[in-house]
Amino acid sequence: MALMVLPLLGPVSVSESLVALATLCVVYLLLQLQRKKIPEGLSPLPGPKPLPIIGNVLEVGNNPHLSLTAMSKRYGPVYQVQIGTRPVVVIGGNEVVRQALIKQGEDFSGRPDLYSFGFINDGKSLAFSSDQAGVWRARRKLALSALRSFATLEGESPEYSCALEEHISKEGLYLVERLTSVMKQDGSFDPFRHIVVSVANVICGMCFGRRYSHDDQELVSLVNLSDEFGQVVGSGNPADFIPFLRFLPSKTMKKFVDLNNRFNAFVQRIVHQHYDTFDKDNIRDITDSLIDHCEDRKLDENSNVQVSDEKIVGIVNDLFGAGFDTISTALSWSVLYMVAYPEIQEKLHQEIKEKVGLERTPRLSDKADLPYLEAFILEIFRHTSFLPFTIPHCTTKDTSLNGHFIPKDTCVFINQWQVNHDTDLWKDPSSFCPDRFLTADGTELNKLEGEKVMIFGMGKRRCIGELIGRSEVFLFLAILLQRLQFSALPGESPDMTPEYGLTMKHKRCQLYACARTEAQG
Ligand code: HEM
Repeated sequence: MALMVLPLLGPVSVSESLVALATLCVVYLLLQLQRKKIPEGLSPLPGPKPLPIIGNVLEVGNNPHLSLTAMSKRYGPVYQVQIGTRPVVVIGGNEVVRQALIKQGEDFSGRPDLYSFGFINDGKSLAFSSDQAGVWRARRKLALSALRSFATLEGESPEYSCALEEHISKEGLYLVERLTSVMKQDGSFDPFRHIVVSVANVICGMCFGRRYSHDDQELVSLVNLSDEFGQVVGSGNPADFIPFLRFLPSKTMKKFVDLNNRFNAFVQRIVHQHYDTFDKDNIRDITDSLIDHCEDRKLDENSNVQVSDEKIVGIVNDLFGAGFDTISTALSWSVLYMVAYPEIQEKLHQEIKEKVGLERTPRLSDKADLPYLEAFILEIFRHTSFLPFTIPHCTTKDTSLNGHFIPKDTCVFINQWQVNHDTDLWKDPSSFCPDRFLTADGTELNKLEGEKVMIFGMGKRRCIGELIGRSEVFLFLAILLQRLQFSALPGESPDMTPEYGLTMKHKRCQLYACARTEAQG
């Protein structure tokens, strides 16, 4: 974390530093005075002793998923660290995570009002804002129903089971074409650069009824900047926890704010075009259906919750943002693992060759016949744990967990990485082994094992795009594996070190792909 703090500090004068220091001392003393009394029968949370002002920032370091997992061995499955001046409860044990998010789901369903979250979707994000519970619930319900109806909408042509399958299938085939032509032209390709445009096109199709060319500079530059977004909103961003940092010049924060402004402007422009051409009798996409909803004012009749039009139509911003970065990261890691484990890549291709054949494009309904591919995807989710923490949570009232008192409005980190690497849950968790998700005879998926993987969160804040996410990862991979063979450039091996953020990505790299000559168009 010390290293994470440094880039945030620009040139600062002595007087500025003194003012900041004095302010911090006052804030620190006020916080100490505000500490709540612990009710009888409950104990305080264990955890490392914080230093004044910076708290446990140095121990948390640059890879909070690893350091906080290690701390859990010392302090137990639920404990407290202090990041800057703010106490944060860390929950990492499988049972305790379930207890907090499912059995006591309501108590842990809030979002903290973190500084960086205020820039996302103009502070009106469904996923990141600390909206009042009723408003968040109403928006979430609306978002879920919009996604569900568009994901299950009939495709244009009868060969597809639904519009979602049609979008993914077409984009998957474009991606194969694109990678083939980039290979011809450049001799290598950057996996994230191309995958992210294809995945963004699927969610653009659903949200905005349009797709973009792989050469569209606006879309390409916007979606390729998602690393910078994730680095700031990942659990433990110093400026969110050490208040004076936000008053100091920071290149990272400036880039983050610019990126959010560009993203909002991009979505706003499309939303305005939708308002201009809106026709109640021809709902074209999710944006139209949200506009329609505002017109009808049929939102959550039972709850009397007033949600502004802006917040309703703004849902599309969340869906678009969440809908491309997560899936592209999963796919890009998958390609890298195929390269790192060529024997696994071969086995995956053989399964598709035998069960689907090479003449027709794979479909979502092939899932049941491709248990090894399913097992591979689960192992990618588990082993990378590329969303190491959920989005930070916050307690909605005074509560307790494992006999420890947790006051209202406490920020909570849920360590998904720890659940996915827990030696009590997994045999040899550090090894990459898709077979762990197959039955003993290796012919079927072991669904119970699969349910232990935690990557979509759980309970009240569980990801609303899970079905779309799982479908896209499956179908894109099936299409890529059927038609292409991936490898490292001669003499190179892939660097599998993740870079910490909300979604952990691999370093940008160049890979090689060649057509499977036996696969037909
Ligand atoms: C592989 C793909 C995906 C993964 C791994 C993933 C994972 C997650 C996680 C971990 C959370 C936070 C849960 C929490 O805070 O407890 C989340 C929230 C969310 N996800 Fe996803 N996601 C994926 C795809 C998608 C897609 C495709 C969409 C939309 C089209 C989406 C929309 C959302 C939204 C709106 C939230 C916020 C929910 C809330 O705060 O109530 N996600 N996702």
